[in-house]
Amino acid sequence: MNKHRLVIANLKMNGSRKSVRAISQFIIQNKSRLSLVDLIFCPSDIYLERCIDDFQGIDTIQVGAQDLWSDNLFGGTGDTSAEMLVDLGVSYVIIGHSERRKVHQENDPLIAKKLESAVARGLTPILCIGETQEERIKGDTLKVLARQLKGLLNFTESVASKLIIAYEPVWAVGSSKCAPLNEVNSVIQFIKGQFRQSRREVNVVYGGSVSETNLIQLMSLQALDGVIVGRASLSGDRLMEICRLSGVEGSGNNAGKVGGAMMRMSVV
Ligand SMILES: O=C(CO)COP(=O)(O)O
Repeated sequence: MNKHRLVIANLKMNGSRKSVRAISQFIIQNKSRLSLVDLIFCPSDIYLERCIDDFQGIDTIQVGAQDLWSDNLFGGTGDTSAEMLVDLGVSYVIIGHSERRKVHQENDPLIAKKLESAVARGLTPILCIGETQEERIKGDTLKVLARQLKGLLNFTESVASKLIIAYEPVWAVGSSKCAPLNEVNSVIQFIKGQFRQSRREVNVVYGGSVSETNLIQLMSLQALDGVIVGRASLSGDRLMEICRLSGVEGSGNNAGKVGGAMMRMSVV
């Protein structure tokens, strides 16, 4: 049985009205490639409304925001609240991306507030977690991930079952290196294991230099629920090829192959 997968397109601070429209039109023309795949399209906030209108009525495509601001913090100049996103018809929101953690100094307590705000308004959070290269070399990957996940494990079963955890190793984002399969597999098992201890199931996707060329390999991980794509989502053609390959018969059927190659990571 083939597994249903998620493809999350994070366009980041890219595009123009014209180029984002070109991508959305390409997706619509090729929506038949979305078999066994749900696409969550996350453009900059200023293109959200147009994309929601474009994808209206296509149930395999949802629109997500790239961030929100938690309520009642100062006046909120320049920020967008969960209420505003819901008002537009947005269903998903990326929270805690490593670029925001780094550039905007977002820390775990602030990210926890954003998560609460999203969940309280019925948005599905896509929480990004991941280690830096330095932390990876020190063998601290699982310790870092456990810290970033702390607090989430208290979510009720119904909230946790909707939550999407995006494992994005910081060193793989925007680089030319996708994380090795055995590392991705170990991390997915670790994250899912953490939730299972409190009888919660959670969706885990991988992000960091995902492309048409490494997609099939990634999808051979049965436990992987999908991918989050940065640069490759800026071309409608590349994005839809990733979607097509994610739904290809046979992707996701090689679970045992990497099982034996589980890498050793220090567990907290
Ligand atoms: O940050 C990412 C997705 O959120 C990944 O970006 P790239 O696919 O460009 O490495």
